[in-house]
Amino acid sequence: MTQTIQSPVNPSHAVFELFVQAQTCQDVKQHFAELCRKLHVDPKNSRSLYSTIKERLNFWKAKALWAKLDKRASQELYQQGTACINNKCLVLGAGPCGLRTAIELALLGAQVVVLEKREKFSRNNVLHLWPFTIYDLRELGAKMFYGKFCSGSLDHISIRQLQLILLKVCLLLGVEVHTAVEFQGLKEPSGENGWRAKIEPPSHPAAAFQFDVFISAGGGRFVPDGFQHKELRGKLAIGITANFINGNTTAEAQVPEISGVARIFNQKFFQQLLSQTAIDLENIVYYRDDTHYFVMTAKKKSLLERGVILQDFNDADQLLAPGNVDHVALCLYAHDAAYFSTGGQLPDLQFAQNHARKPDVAMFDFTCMHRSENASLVRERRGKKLLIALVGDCLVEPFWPLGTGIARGFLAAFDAAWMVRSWGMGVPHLKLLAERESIYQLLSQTTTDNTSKVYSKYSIDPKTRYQSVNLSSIQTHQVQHLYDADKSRPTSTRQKESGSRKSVSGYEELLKWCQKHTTGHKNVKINDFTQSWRSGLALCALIHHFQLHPIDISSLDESDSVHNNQLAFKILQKELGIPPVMSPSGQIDKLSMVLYLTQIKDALSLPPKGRHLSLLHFNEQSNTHHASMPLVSPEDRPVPPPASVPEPIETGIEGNGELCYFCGQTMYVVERISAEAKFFHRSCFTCHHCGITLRLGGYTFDKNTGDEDLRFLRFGCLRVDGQNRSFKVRNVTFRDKKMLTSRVRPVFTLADSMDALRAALALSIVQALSACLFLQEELLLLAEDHRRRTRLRTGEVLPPTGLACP
Ligand SMILES: NC(=O)C1=CN([C@@H]2O[C@H](COP(=O)(O)OP(=O)(O)OC[C@H]3O[C@@H](n4cnc5c(N)ncnc54)[C@H](OP(=O)(O)O)[C@@H]3O)[C@@H](O)[C@H]2O)C=CC1
Repeated sequence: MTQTIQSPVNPSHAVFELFVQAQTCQDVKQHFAELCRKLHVDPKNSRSLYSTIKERLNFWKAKALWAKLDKRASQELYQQGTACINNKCLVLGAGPCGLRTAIELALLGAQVVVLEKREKFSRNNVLHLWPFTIYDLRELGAKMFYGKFCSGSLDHISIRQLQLILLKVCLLLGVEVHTAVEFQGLKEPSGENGWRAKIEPPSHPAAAFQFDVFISAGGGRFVPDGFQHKELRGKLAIGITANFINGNTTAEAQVPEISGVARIFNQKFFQQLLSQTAIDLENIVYYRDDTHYFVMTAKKKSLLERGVILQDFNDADQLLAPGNVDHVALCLYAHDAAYFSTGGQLPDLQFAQNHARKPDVAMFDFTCMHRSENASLVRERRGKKLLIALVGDCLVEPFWPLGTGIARGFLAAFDAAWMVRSWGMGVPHLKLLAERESIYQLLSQTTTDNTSKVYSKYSIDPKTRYQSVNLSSIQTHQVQHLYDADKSRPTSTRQKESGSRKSVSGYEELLKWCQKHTTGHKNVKINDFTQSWRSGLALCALIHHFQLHPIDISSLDESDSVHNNQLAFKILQKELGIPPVMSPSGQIDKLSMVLYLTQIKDALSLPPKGRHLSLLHFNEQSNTHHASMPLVSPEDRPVPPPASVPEPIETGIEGNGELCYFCGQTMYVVERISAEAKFFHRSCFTCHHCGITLRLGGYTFDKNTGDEDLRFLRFGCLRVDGQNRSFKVRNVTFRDKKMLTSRVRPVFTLADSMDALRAALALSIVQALSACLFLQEELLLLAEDHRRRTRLRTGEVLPPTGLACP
C-alpha cells in the first residue's frame, strides 16, 4: 500500500532531516535504518528502494534531492536502471572512489554491496577538487548534505565529509554498505555457489553474497590478486600532514588559506621560516575545512636538526619508521610551521584527533607512487565469469603535490562503471577489456585542461569526459592475458612461477616463426635477433613472403644494409602501421628487434581486414609474386591481393621522420625522449655546461627571453653546490615550428610508447619487461615533468624540485 506523507509534523521528515545532517558514518546508517522503518520500506529491496522512499517521503526538502537524483538517473545510458539489472557487484572499500563507483553501479540497476574495514569515517585530510568533481557532487546533492560544500571559491573537502555525502547517496540508491568488515580474498565458485568473498568476520551476512563484478577500491596499498603493481620512487620527499581543531570563530574564518606556496615563488618566506624556526620546507598548503589542514614538504636535514627524525638512513622506509620518529617533536614541527605560515593568526592551534584518538599529524614519503599495470581482468572458474576492476588509489596512486587524486579517482570510477555496463549488456569480455585498457591509458595524462569543460554532459560514457579518446587503441589480442580461465591457480602465481620459462619459449617461438616464413630466400639465415637481421634481407624476405608490398628481392644487395633496412622499415610502417624502432644503419639491439618482430608477427597473425588499412593497396603485380612464393600452410597463406596500384616506397626518408632537437638526426621510438615539448635522442640530452647526461625531471632549463619564438632552450643540471647554474644559450634552431608551441606532444609520446610497452609486455620476456619498466618510469617522469612545467607557467604551487628526480 502506498503511503504518502505530507504533514510537516510527520516523524519521517524529522528522521530524514537527521539522516541528511548526520556527521558520522554510524549516525548516517542508523538514521537511514530508522527512516526505512518509518516509511515501511525494506532496505533489502535494493532495486526498488529509492523509488519507494521517493514515493513515500513527500517532503519538500527531500523533493529537492529527488529532483537531482532523478536527473542523474534519467541519463539514457542507465536505461532506466535496467542496464545491469542482472549484475551483482561487490565493491571493496568505502573510500570516496569506492562509494562513487557504487553510486554509478546502482544507477545502472545492479545490486551493489560495499565492504569497508574501518568502523568510522575519520580521515580529516583535505582533498583538492577539480571543477568537474564539484559539479558532479553538487548534482548528487552535496550542498544539501553539507551546507558548506565548496562555498565561495573553495575547491576542497575533507575525505570524511566526502565519504559522508557519498554514503548518504549510496544508501538512498539501495547500496548496502557494511563497515567493520574486512575483505580477505575471493572464493571461487563451488557447487551451486558463484563467486563470493572471504571476509572477516566470517559470519557476516555479506559472506553469502554472490557476485559477478568485483570492484577493488581498497586504496593505494591494496593490490588484488592477479594484478601487478608498479612502484615509481622519486628522490626522497617527506610530506607532513597536520589537522588542527577549527573552532569556526570569526577570527579563524578570516585567516587566508594558502592554496600552495612553493619555495621558488617565495624564497623570502621560506628563508624567514628557516631562520626563525629551523624549519626548512619546500612548500606548504593550508586549507580551512572541518579542521585547519596543513600539508607541507619538509627537508630531511631540518627534521634531523629539530630531532623529529632520530637517525639518518638512506632508505626511506628506515628513515621514517615509527621507531625513528619522535612524535612529540613532529607535532611541534608541524605546529610551528602552521603557526608561522598563517602569520600567527591562529594562536590557539590544537591538534584534532585521528582515528586512533591521537594528535592528527602524519609524516610520510610521498614520492613513492604505485600504479597498476592494468585496470581490469576477467576470471572464469567452473563456467562462472567474474569481472574485476580497480578504481581510485588502488589503480593509480596520485602524485600528491599535483592534487589529482580524487579527480582521477572519479574518472576511473566512471570508466569502471562504463565497463560494467558493457558487461551487463553482454559485450564479449575481450572486447570490453580492450576498451577499458584503452581508456586507462589516458588516465595519468588527464588534467583540468585536457578534459571536457562541459561538466553538465559528463556521464560514465568516456567520450563525454575525455576530449579525444580512442576506445580501441588496445585490441583484443593484446588483452588475452587479462582473461584468466585457469581452473586451479590465480594469474599472479602462474606469472611469477613461469615468467622466465615463458620468456625462453617466447623467444623460440618468435625465432621459429621468422625462420618458417623466410625459408628459401637467398642470403637469409635466421638464427638470432641481431646478426641475422643486419643486412635487412631477412625483413625484406618476410615482406616478400607475406606479399605486403612488391619487392624485387633478387635485386637487393646484401652489403647495402642501410637501403635494405630503410626499404623494409618504410613498407612495414606503411602497410602494417608499425614504426621502426631502430636506425637502419645503427647497431641492432636484441630487445628492440624482438619487440619489432613481435609486432610484425602479431599484425600478420590477424585476419587480413584487421591489419593496417593500407593492406588494401595490393595489385595484380603482387599476384605474380604470389605464384613464386614458397609453399605455406593454409593458415599462413598470404592474403589474396586486391587490385590497386601500390604507392611507391621512398627509401630516402628515414624512420618515422622525427628529428632530434639537438643533433638534427632521425630518432627512433626507443631512443626518443622529450622535455619542454622538444624531442631528442636520449644520448643527446646533456647538460649544456658540464656535458653530463641529464635525466627527465632531473634537469633545469632556461630560454633566451629575448627570442620571441622561444627558439633557444638551454638544459642543464639541477643544482651545483646549492646554486642554480647559469647557462649559455644553445644556438639551435627548430626545423619544425609546430614543435615550438605544442604542449600536447609529450602526451602523444606517452601513448605511442605505451603501445610499444604493451606489445613488449605481451611477450612476457624478462629482458623486455625490465627494459619496458624502465621506459615506463621515464614516461611517468615525462608526464610529471610536463605537468610540472604547466603548473610553473600558470603560477600554481610546485612540488619541490627534487621530487621529479629519479
Ligand atoms: N592521507 C591522505 O590524504 C589520503 C588521501 N587519499 C585520497 O583519497 C581519495 C580516494 O581514495 P580511494 O581510492 O577511495 O581510497 P581510500 O584509501 O580513500 O579508501 C579505501 C578504503 O578501503 C579500505 N580497505 C582497504 N583494504 C580493505 C579490505 N581488505 N577490506 C575492506 N576495506 C579495505 C581502506 O581502509 P584503510 O585505509 O584502513 O586501509 C579505506 O578506508 C584519493 O584522492 C586519495 O588520494 C587516500 C588515502 C590517504
